[in-house]
Amino acid sequence: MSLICITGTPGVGKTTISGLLRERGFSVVSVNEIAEREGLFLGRDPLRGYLEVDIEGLCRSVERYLTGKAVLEGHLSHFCRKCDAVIVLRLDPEVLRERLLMRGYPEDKVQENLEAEALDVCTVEAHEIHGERVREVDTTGKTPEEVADIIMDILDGDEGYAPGDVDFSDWLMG
Ligand SMILES: Nc1ncnc2c1ncn2[C@@H]1O[C@H](COP(=O)(O)OP(=O)(O)OP(=O)(O)O)[C@@H](O)[C@H]1O
Repeated sequence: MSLICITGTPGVGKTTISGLLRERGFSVVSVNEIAEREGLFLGRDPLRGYLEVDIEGLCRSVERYLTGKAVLEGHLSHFCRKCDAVIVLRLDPEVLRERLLMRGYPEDKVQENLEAEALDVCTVEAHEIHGERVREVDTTGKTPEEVADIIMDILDGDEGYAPGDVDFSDWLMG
């Protein structure tokens, strides 16, 4: 199995893009799907209230869900050490704000996610674990098909899209 982990802040398009990769022959599963099926939760986060996923346990069971060219998607997928490549999807925080508000997220949760996006949190976390295997794709203004094409190019050997090229830090000043 060759495992591509697709990560990024909630709302950037991981599920949408992974769906297109499934149509292009990848076997795809989400972190949440495995966690729910296997009951891989460590308990509730005391401050935020969400169920914390046992990502190490999840990573151990990933082969049971995936074969061949495989995609593990979810905003925690980059914590799995088995990723052969990590794609971090990025999105301009102002566009992300609209998407998260459309989902009905409360203002504080929206703000927290926008700050995480502007501060490159997923990229930094992924890079600490996977180094050169991490690539970043700015999806702003691109259709899902265009983003899927870029991922295919990266997997075919395109050496661009190094982490650090995407910079939304201006948003923090606004
Ligand atoms: N490139 C794109 N251009 C325009 N809209 C997009 C794009 N990618 C995703 N969307 C839209 O953005 C919304 C969020 O996408 P999606 O659910 O795939 O994000 P996600 O990163 O998987 O979120 P979560 O982590 O919460 O599961 C959806 O309504 C989707 O249709």
